Amino acid sequence: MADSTKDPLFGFIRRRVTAKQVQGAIDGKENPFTRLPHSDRYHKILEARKKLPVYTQMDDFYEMYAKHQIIVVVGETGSGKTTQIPQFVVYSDMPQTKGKIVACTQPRRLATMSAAKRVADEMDVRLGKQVGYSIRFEDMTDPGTTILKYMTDGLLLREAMNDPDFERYSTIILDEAHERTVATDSLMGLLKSLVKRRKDLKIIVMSATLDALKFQKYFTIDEPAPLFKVPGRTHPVGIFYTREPEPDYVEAAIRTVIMIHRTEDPGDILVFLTGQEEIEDACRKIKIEADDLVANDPDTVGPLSCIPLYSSLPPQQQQRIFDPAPPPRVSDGPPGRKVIVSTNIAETSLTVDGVVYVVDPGFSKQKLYNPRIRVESLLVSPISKSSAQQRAGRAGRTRPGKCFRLFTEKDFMKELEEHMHPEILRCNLSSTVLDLVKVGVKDLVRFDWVDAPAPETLMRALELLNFLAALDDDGNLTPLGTKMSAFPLDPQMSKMLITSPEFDCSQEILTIVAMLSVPNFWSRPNNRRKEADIAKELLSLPDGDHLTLINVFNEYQNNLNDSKWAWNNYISARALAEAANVRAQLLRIMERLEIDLVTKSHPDQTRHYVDIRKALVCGYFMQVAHREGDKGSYLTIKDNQVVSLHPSCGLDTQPEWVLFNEFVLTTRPYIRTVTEIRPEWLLELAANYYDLKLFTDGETKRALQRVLNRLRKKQGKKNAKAAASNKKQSEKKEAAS
Ligand SMILES: Nc1ncnc2c1ncn2[C@@H]1O[C@H](COP(=O)(O)OP(=O)(O)OP(=O)(O)O)[C@@H](O)[C@H]1O
Repeated sequence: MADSTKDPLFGFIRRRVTAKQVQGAIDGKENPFTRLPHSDRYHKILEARKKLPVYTQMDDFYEMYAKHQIIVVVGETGSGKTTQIPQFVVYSDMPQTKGKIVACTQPRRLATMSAAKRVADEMDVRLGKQVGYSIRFEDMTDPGTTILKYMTDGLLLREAMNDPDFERYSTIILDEAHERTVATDSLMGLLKSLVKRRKDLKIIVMSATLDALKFQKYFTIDEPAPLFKVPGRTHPVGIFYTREPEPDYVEAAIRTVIMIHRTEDPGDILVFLTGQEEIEDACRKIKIEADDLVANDPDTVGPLSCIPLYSSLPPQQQQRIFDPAPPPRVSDGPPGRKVIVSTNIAETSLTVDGVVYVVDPGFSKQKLYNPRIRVESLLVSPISKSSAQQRAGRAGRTRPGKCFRLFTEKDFMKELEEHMHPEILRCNLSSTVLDLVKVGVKDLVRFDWVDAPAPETLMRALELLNFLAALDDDGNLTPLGTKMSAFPLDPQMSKMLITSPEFDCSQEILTIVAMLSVPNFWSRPNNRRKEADIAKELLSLPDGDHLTLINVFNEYQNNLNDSKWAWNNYISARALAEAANVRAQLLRIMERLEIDLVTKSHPDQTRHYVDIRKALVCGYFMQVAHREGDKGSYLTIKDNQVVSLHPSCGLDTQPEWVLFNEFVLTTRPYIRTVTEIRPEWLLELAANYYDLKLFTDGETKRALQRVLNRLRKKQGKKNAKAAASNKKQSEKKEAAS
C-alpha cells in the first residue's frame, strides 16, 4: 500500500485509505472523479447500494486489502461483489496515484458490458470514460481517463502477450472464478507466478460459491490467501421444486411461465433453456398461449412479451432484455409482463431489474472435448448445484423473488454435482496453448494449473500448433506462430490469413474470417421459411459456404450497406455491420504485421475461387472429410467420424472431398460451413499431416494413395520430359562443338 503518498482524489497524505474517508467521498457533494456535483440519480442509486451486504463491510474490506496481496472474496449472488468491490478498489489510494488502473474480469461479454454500465451509473460517470469495458472487437475505454475496466477474461489473457507483467494494472479482480473458464484458470496460473515479481500488484479472486477454499489453498504464498466472506443477500428467493420429474422440460417450462402469468403477482420472468432453436420455439409457443389467455380473459390477464437471449444474437438484440415490460392494454387494466428465455449466458453477474421469477429446468449445453477424435461438441446435460444457485440468484435482486425448479428436491440433492467440471478439462486447448506459449510459459505440463488438463488434450493442442507450423518440434514459438498469436482468432484462422497473400486472396480470406467471427446472420422467420430459403439459395455459391460468405458480404457492400437489401434477403444487417467492424480491426492487425493485402481478379472467376479454397486448406487441412461411397455420409480424415452435411449447407452436390469449419452434434453429427476441395491440395499444402504412413488403412487412405500415385506419375512424366529435353540440348551443344 502506498505510504505517504499525496492522493489526487482525497488530497491528503495518509498511510492507507479508511472506509470513513471513502464514505465521505461517496457521500460528498462533488464527484471526486469528474469534479462535477453528484446528480439526483446518483443519490437514488446510492440509497440502494448502501443496503447491499458488501457495502456494509467496507471497513473490513479495506483492512484486509491493505494487508494482503491476494484476497479471495466469496459471497452469495446479489450481495454486491461485481459492482461494489471494484469501486472500493478505485476509491482506495492505489490505482490513481501510480497511473495504473483496475481490471475486473468476467467470463461473458454480456455480463461485462452490463456490469460496466451499472457501475458507470453508480459512480455517476459516462460509460467509456472513468469506467469502461473491453470485449473482443469492442473497446469502450478511454486511455488516460479510464480507471476501472471491466473486461472478458479472454481479453486480459491476450493482453498478457504484450504486457506479461500486467504493468498497466494496480489491481486485477477475477470475478466469477467459480465458473472456472479456461481463460480465468490460465490467468490464475499466470498471476500466481507474477505476484512474486510484482509486489505492488493486488489480486482479488471472487467466487459466488463456497469452493473458495480451493482458491485460498492455490494462492498460498507464505500462507493461504485470506477469505473475505460476505454473509447474506439483500432479498429472499423462495425455491419451489416439482413433485415428480418432468418428462419434457421445455413443455414444463412453458406451462410454468403461463401458470406464473395467470396466478402470480406482477414481475418479470427469466427462463433457462439450452439453445437457440429451443429458445425461439419456446418463445413462439409462450406467445401463442399468452395471447390466447389475454383474448379470453382481458380483465385479469395482462399482455406478455417474450424476449429470446443467446450468445449468437447480435449485441443490440441482446440489449432488448433490458426493455420495459409491455404496458397494460387499457390504463387501469392488468399490468404487462416480460419473459426472457435464455441460455446460461444470463446465469451469472447479470441483473435485469424487474425479474422476480426464475424458471429453471436444470439443463444447459456444455462443452465437451474428446481429444482422441479431436472433436469439441456441445451436449445438453444436467447443470450443477452451484449453477442452480446462480440461476435462482437472478431473482430477488431488486426485490424478493421465486425460483421454480422443474426437477425434484431429491434430484437436486442426490443427482446434481456440486460444481461443473472446470472448462479446462472439457475443451480444445489450441488457442490457450498458443497464448500461453506466447506469454512465455515454457513447460505447459508443469505449469501451475488450478486443475491440470488431461495430457492427451495438451498433446492434441501442441500437435495442431506444430502441424500449423506455429510451434517447432521442441514446442518453441516460430516466427509464424508469433504472427498468429497477434490475432484474436483460432489458430487455424490466423494461419489462413497469414498465408493468404501467397494465393493472392488476402482481401477475400479477411472477409471469410470476419463473417465467421460474427453471429449467424441468416434469418429464417417461422412464417416465411420458404421465402428465406429461396433468398439464401440465390446468394449461395455452389462450390462452398465459405465462398458464399464472401458473396453475401460483397453484395451488401455493393448495395451500400442498405439495411433494406439485407431485410429483403433475410439477412441481419446488424450482423453484417459487425462483420465489417471485425474486418476493419483484423485489417489493422494485418497492416501492423505487414501482411500484404492483395486480391487478384482473374478473368476466370473459378480460378480465383480455387486460390481462395487453397488458402482455406492452409488453415483447415485437419478439418476435412471424405465422402463414403454413395451412402450420403462423410468420414472425417484420420479421426474417422461418420458425419453428414448440415442442412444449412449450400452445396448443390455432395463433392468427394470437403473442408469444414465446424463439427456439430445435434440429433446426429454434422459438419457445418462446408467447401469443396481437391485432394491434391491437401498433399501439396499440408504434406506433413498428409503423410500417408500416418493413416490407418481404409478407403480414405486408398483414395489419397491413388491421388498421390497420379501426382507422382505426372511428376515422373514431367521429370522424364525435362530430362529428355536436357539430353537433346546437350547433344545439340556437343554436335555444334
Ligand atoms: N443493472 C442493475 N439495475 C438495478 N440494480 C442492479 C443492477 N445491477 C446491480 N444491481 C443491484 O446490485 C446488486 C448486486 O449486484 P452484483 O452484480 O454486484 O452482485 P454479485 O454479488 O456480484 O452477484 P452475482 O455473483 O450474482 O453477480 C443486485 O442484486 C441489484 O440489487
